[in-house]
Amino acid sequence: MEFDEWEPVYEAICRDFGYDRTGDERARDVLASLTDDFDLDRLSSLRDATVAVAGAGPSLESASALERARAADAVVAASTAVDTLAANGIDADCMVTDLDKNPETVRRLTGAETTVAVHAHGDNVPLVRDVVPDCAGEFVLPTTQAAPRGPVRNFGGFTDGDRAAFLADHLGAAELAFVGWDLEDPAVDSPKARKLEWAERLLYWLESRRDERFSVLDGRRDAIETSALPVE
Ligand SMILES: Nc1ncnc2c1ncn2[C@@H]1O[C@H](COP(=O)(O)OP(=O)(O)OP(=O)(O)O)[C@@H](O)[C@H]1O
Ligand SMILES: Nc1nc2c(c(=O)[nH]1)N=C(CO)CN2
Ligand SMILES: [Mg+2]
Repeated sequence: MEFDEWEPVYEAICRDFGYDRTGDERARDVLASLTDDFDLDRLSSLRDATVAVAGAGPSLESASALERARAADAVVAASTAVDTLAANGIDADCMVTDLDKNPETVRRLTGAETTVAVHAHGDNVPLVRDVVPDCAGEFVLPTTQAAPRGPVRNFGGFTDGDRAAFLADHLGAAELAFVGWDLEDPAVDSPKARKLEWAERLLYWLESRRDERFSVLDGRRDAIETSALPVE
């Protein structure tokens, strides 16, 4: 996705959460100073593939979710979803994270030649400075929600999970299979619930752009607030 298309949605997210764009831009520039261009051919396993997009909801531990992840051609996993999958013998092709939960996993995976898409934003600069220099650089795919600059890319998306879906889309996935998504999880606090609402909206947008039906949205489409989205 080009930034021009993403920018109005990003502005709506900033308004909703009170984020300062300059904070995201400063974070992007810190990440740019610590990283090099990432070769997207490293993620060629996603091209034309059925890609499981793993969220970190509690349902990821269920037998049916693990079975669907195992059956996919490739797996992109958000944040701690990568640990749950690994504990069940499933290696993700790519982890997507803003470093807020399991930075040790990020260090370990890049060291083991697995790609990690590391996202910088206005509220995680100390983590970026702390973790990224410890990683194997060729396996860090640096991302931002602000305008891309230097090696730092913007494929669209906001939370770790929906960014994983936008990344898979950018890389040419034929089909997205969502596992571990619990959009109405009663266990999450209110700021997290608001982030999940945005994740849901963004998946709705991606679904309409791809002309595909995402099972994670079944039964929910009518309730999604779409006024900030460029959809019909
Ligand atoms: N019930 C759920 N709880 C947590 N994450 C979920 C859930 N359902 C889906 N997800 C997806 O899995 C991802 C897990 O990532 P993580 O918990 O690190 O959140 P995050 O995007 O960094 O936001 P936060 O600032 O709340 O930590 C979320 O970004 C979200 O897209
Ligand atoms: N500025 C800012 N940006 C974000 C934040 C956040 O807490 N602050 N959380 C996110 C969830 O992955 C994604 N983007
Ligand atoms: Mg996170």
